[in-house]
Amino acid sequence: MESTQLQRRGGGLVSLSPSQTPRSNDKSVRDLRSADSNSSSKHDKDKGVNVQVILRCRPLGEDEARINTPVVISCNESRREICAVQSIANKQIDRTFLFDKVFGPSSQQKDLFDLAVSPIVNEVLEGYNCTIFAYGQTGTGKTYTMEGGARKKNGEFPSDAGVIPRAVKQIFDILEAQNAEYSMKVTFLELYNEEITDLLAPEETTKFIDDKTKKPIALMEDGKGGVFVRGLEEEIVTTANEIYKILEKGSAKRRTAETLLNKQSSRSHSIFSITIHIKECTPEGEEMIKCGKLNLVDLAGSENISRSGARESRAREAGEINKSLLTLGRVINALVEHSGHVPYRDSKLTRLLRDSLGGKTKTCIIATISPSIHCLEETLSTLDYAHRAKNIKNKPEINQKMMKSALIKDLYSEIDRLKQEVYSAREKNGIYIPRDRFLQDEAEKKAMAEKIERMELESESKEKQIAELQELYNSQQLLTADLSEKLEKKEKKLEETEFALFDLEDKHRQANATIKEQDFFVSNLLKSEKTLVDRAFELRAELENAASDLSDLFAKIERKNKIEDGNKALIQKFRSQLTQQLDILHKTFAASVTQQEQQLKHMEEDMHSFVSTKSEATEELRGRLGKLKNTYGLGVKTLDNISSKLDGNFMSTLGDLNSEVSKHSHDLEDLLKGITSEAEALLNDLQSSLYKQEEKLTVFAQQQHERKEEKSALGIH
Ligand SMILES: Nc1ncnc2c1ncn2[C@@H]1O[C@H](COP(=O)(O)OP(=O)(O)OP(=O)(O)O)[C@@H](O)[C@H]1O
Repeated sequence: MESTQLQRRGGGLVSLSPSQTPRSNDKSVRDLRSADSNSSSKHDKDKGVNVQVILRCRPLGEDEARINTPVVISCNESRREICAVQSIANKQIDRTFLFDKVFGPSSQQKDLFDLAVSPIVNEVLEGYNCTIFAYGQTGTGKTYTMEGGARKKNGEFPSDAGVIPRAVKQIFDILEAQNAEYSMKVTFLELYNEEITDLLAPEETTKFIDDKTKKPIALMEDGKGGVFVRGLEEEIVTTANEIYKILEKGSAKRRTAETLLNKQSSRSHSIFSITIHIKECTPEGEEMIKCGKLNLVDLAGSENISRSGARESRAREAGEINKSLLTLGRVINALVEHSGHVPYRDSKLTRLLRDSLGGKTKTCIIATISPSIHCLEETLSTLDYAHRAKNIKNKPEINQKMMKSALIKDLYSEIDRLKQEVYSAREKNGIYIPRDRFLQDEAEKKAMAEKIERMELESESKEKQIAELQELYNSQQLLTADLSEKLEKKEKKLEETEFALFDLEDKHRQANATIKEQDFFVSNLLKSEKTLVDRAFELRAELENAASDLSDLFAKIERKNKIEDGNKALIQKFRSQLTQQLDILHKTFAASVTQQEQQLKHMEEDMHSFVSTKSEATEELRGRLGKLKNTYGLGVKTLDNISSKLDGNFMSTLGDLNSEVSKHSHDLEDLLKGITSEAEALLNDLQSSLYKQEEKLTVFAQQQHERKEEKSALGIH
């Protein structure tokens, strides 16, 4: 079924053929190119865009977790790193790989889709062709990532839905939100043993899969450098649910074939493609058709590259699977190493996906790995493989938009051609040959056409070479003529030069003699020059010494001047300080002189008052002594009277006498005591005033001494 229909939402139908996916080198399409050719696509085309490589590590399975399988992989999603670490005995593995995105064991299907796939789906809707590969060892989650878990019974969207159903949903959501007119078709094929199986073909064809009359599925060159799968069923889809059903149908067919034909799904590749045509209107009102394609590829288990072929019975099968995966590896290597020849044609897988590897398609590889220690070898090989693929550069280009009118015209001519074919088939007026023969002829014709094309190219390049050589020959001829003319001229010139040479030889001899003479002079001159130079060196050294001495002297003078300046300032300062000090001293001295004078005056006054006090005291003492004398004379007189009376009354008188004597002696005693105490008080007064005078004198002497010291400190004599 080669033609499909463009679904107009609520509108008309336009038929499309899969081989009509527009290409930039298609002349008929080139004429229809719209003016708004995307500038960013031009930029991408010039620079090239690296294939995006995403790494996903699945969690340990239930069985693995139960037996505590050691984990050797650690994922750092933020740093986009994967580390493989293991040490057994003395073998240590510690490798780190960096990818465009990393999804660890706990990552969800939604995370992977939103972060890595959703932008790619948007680009498909912008008109790019995009391809997403799932690559990895069997059981690492390729199918889980691409298809995901089964749909729930009531048609709900499950949380473990994979990339394909999510991409489909996003496409429909966006188109419906834009209320766009679009057509969408899907294909689903399986590649096993280099044989293509259409997973969407009606039951009858697959039921008799070994039947020779079955519809042939073949890869055909489209004559424009691309390939298409002839006879591949293309299903038109209008809702996301239809795609889910198609997916389920395809997967079920894959499983049935697996049991019927003893296939191993892990050894087959599957390609699910969605092609979208969207109608757009230019500002001028012209209707344009935008086309984008999304290929979702679930590759065979990568371990088959190394392990298949082990069993004799499966040799061919393994060989063929190896062929596709090995060729994929070789294509990647050739692209990374920029080798001239890229072996796309060596396998069907690489032929089908040629545009996704180094072509105009945007490509993303999701490499899946297991964290288990038992898979480490395969994991490392997957990591190496994926890491290498990061260096592939594609040159993505937006598919050229087609004018709807031109497209309809093309499709009408296609319908006419098909009508004629049907008519001739019905009338049986055409040429009929067996199908195998026809296919063989076709293949031969194609090979011949390719060969002719190659030869034409070669002959074209040869003709170019011949023309270049002819041009070269002509130019050489001209050059030769020019050179022989020049040679003649040179020969004449040579003769003249020979004569001149004889002359020159004579002159040369004379010159030699002169040179010898000159040499002698020169050697003498050199000697004297040497002596002069030596002397000059000595003088220079001396001069240098003198100069350094001079600079030392200048430095010293400068230092001295500085010190003198400092000293002058110091003297000046000292002088002013001295004058100040002298002023203070004069004032202090004058103050002390007046103070001393006052003190002397006080002392004089004190002495005068002391002397007058003493003379008063002396006077008083004298008075008292007179009184005493009188008292004593009275006493003596009384005693005389008493002695005269004694004769008369001796005994009574004696008694009186005794009492009188004791009375007088008491009086005398009291008097003496009073005198003594007065004298003592006088003496004490005298002594205290003497002490005071002595203290004053000591203070005075001390002040005198301090002044003397101050004077001597200031240098005054
Ligand atoms: N990220 C994941 N999270 C949870 N389970 C996963 C994950 N990846 C894989 N699995 C589970 O691991 C098992 C193997 O996965 P799957 O069949 O997708 O591997 P595969 O690489 O496609 O294998 P094959 O090459 O045989 O097709 C499945 O049961 C799947 O549910």
